[in-house]
Amino acid sequence: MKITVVGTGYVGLVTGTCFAETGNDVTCVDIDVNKVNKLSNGQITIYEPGLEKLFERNLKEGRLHFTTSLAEGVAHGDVIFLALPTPPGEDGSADLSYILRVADDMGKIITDYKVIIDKSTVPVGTAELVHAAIAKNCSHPFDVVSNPEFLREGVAVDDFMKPDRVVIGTRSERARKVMGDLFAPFVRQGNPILFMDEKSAELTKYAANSFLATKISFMNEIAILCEKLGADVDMVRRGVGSDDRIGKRFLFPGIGYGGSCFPKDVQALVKSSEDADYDFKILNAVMDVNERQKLFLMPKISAWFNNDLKGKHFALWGLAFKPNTDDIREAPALYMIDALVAAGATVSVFDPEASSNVERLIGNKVTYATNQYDCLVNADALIIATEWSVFRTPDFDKIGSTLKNKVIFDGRNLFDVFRMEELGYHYESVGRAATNN
Ligand SMILES: NC(=O)c1ccc[n+]([C@@H]2O[C@H](COP(=O)([O-])OP(=O)(O)OC[C@H]3O[C@@H](n4cnc5c(N)ncnc54)[C@H](O)[C@@H]3O)[C@@H](O)[C@H]2O)c1
Ligand SMILES: O=c1ccn([C@@H]2O[C@H](COP(=O)(O)OP(=O)(O)O[C@H]3O[C@H](CO)[C@@H](O)[C@H](O)[C@H]3O)[C@@H](O)[C@H]2O)c(=O)[nH]1
Repeated sequence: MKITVVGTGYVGLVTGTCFAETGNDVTCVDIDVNKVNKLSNGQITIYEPGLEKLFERNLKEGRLHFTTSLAEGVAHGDVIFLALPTPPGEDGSADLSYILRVADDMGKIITDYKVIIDKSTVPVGTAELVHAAIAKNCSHPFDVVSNPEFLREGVAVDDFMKPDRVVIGTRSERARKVMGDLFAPFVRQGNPILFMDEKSAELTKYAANSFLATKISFMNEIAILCEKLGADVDMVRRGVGSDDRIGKRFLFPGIGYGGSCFPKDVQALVKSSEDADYDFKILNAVMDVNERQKLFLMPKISAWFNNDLKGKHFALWGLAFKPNTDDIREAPALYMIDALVAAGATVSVFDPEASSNVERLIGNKVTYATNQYDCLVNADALIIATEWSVFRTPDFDKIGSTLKNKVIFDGRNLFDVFRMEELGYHYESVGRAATNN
């Protein structure tokens, strides 16, 4: 099939590459000239495990093209995916201007039947708005379909190739047939393609992300209670997650959820609810808990240093909002850095992939180490913000001999508390007792 993807960021590049990998002829359109030049020249623009190999192969075999020309993209694709940003507007609602501007432009250049697919996360009613924006300038037939994307960064290729489900919102029989054929190769494992109306598909995406964010905030509150009551959140998590009705996943407490999706999508659903004259109480609490959770470690750090962090130096491991990505959007580590610096401390950071993105954003507010142990030199304590695998079984002797003090504050519960006790560390984590050292 001839496919066009408009917007070549995390979702667009994965979508385009994976469709090319399954034999389709794909053109990706992006407004960013620099990005398109790099991609056309074989240089991948994001870190996403497994993507580079597929990208290189499909580029070489001529199934993947990049252009800045929307007209070229529209002429190419029988189906056109919109994988454009929907950032939060000032009032928290999703900003649809990127999507509606492209829809408006597309209306002027469509000359034969097209299926236009919203892959961006968009509020209920957006398919109708996109339809109206195209129809304003276009008398040719077309359908607008909602096809929300559920991939996770870090495992995006796998999630795209083997989705738990594909949600397709359309009431057009013609579009339904096209979409069914397009996604058939991806659901061979027996996972369903769920056809529904456009509005239900749009709401499914927000409901899924908000439910997952709720699970996390709930466990973060349980973790606080564990500390207050002397329970261990790891034990509680296992006990709770063993119930099939609850499930084991997304119950890990930590220093809050971040990323480009949960924070903005929960906020956007709250705003949609308000617009519909409904006070979504649970989600307001989910957001409040997450705000507080991002700085969960700060009172512990302050207390350990007698409430005076002036002149203290910290090593911070992990900048990306989660492991296996270079994405730092809404990364809890950035909030930690702000709080530490505001308290008069200095910070040295290390991340396997995300340091250059952080450097572009905050420059010399922190110093950047090139490996995880150099980061520890002269530091009064180590703070862990992201659970990269490389941090899971570190050389504790080396850590102990490099840090000024054997002190670790762990926002992702990477280490066993008893082991840290034995190793002589002062170790504090989330929802578990501190060591006695
Ligand atoms: N990142 C994720 O894991 C993820 C997963 C599921 C859904 N989503 C949703 O998908 C959408 C895209 O997210 P993303 O993370 O890929 O965003 P992104 O910011 O990484 O990429 C968006 C791309 O669109 C390009 N763009 C902007 N205006 C354009 C225009 N007029 N024409 C062509 N290109 C244009 C930008 O240059 C950028 O490359 C959002 O709605 C997001 O909520 C994201
Ligand atoms: O038990 C958990 C699981 C996750 N997180 C945090 O939650 C955030 C989001 O994690 P994850 O969902 O793995 O990453 P994303 O790539 O943001 O993916 C989410 O957002 C995407 C964009 O909408 C959706 O497509 C995915 O289905 C949805 O999982 C991260 O900060 C994690 O550290 C926790 O704190 N505890």
